[in-house]
Amino acid sequence: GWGYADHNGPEKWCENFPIANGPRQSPIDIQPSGASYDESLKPLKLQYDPSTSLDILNNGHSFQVTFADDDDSSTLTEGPISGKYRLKQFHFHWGASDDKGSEHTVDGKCYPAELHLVHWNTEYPSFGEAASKPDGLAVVGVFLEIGADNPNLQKLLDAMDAIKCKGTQTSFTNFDPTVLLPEFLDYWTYLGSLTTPPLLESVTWIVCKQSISVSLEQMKKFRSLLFTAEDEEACCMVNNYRSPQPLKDREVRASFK
Ligand SMILES: NS(=O)(=O)c1ccc2o/c(=N\O)[nH]c2c1
Ligand SMILES: [Zn+2]
Repeated sequence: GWGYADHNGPEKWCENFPIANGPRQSPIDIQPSGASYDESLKPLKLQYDPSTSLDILNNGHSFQVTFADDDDSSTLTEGPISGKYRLKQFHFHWGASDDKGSEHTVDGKCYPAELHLVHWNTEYPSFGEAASKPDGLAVVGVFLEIGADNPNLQKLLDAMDAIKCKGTQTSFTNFDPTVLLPEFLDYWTYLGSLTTPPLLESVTWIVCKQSISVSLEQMKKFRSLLFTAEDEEACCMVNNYRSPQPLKDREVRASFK
């Protein structure tokens, strides 16, 4: 299957997923000078119920926290979207060293990691259905920047020993992802895709301008996870990011001046 190694990584994905060269692929390099301020863009409205968090999982590509999405307890509304989107999961992408790891870049600047909060449009019956629609998904991206230890990441990091290998998971309840958001929710938004196979062009991207902090020690904990299962030769889960894709015929809007 696909991965991030030379033999199955982003440069090879087009062989099985030709949409990899499509018109609205993600991530992109965000150039703030090229973004147009849109005063009609509303503030993001994120309303999360911590009782919807279920478990934390190593899926062999990243680690993700999965949420119960059978009602409107945890939703994204307003912002650039119309209607209501339900939180399905959040996960991260990161590098082998602090000079890379994010998927989106800003004027070519890479961050050591990037958080993705994945939501699906309740116009559709499920995440799977929504993922194949042009307005099916909305992902909020948050950059992580090296700085002070972030206590709000600690619960995630403490769970990592239990999900070291691909296919392992453990209960992860009562977690409120709001604590992972930056203080101010200024954002850039554009139409894009999933950044991993199947690379479906169904995502309204909402990338926060303000980053959150992560310490060097906390980054080392991310890098202690494995891409591989218990019975395979260990391979550290690092560099699980796709690089920026051509903007093609798209505009990036800013919610702020
Ligand atoms: N990395 S990303 O674009 O946020 C993302 C979000 C949800 C996803 O579900 C996927 N397969 O079922 N890939 C994927 C990527
Ligand atoms: Zn992602």
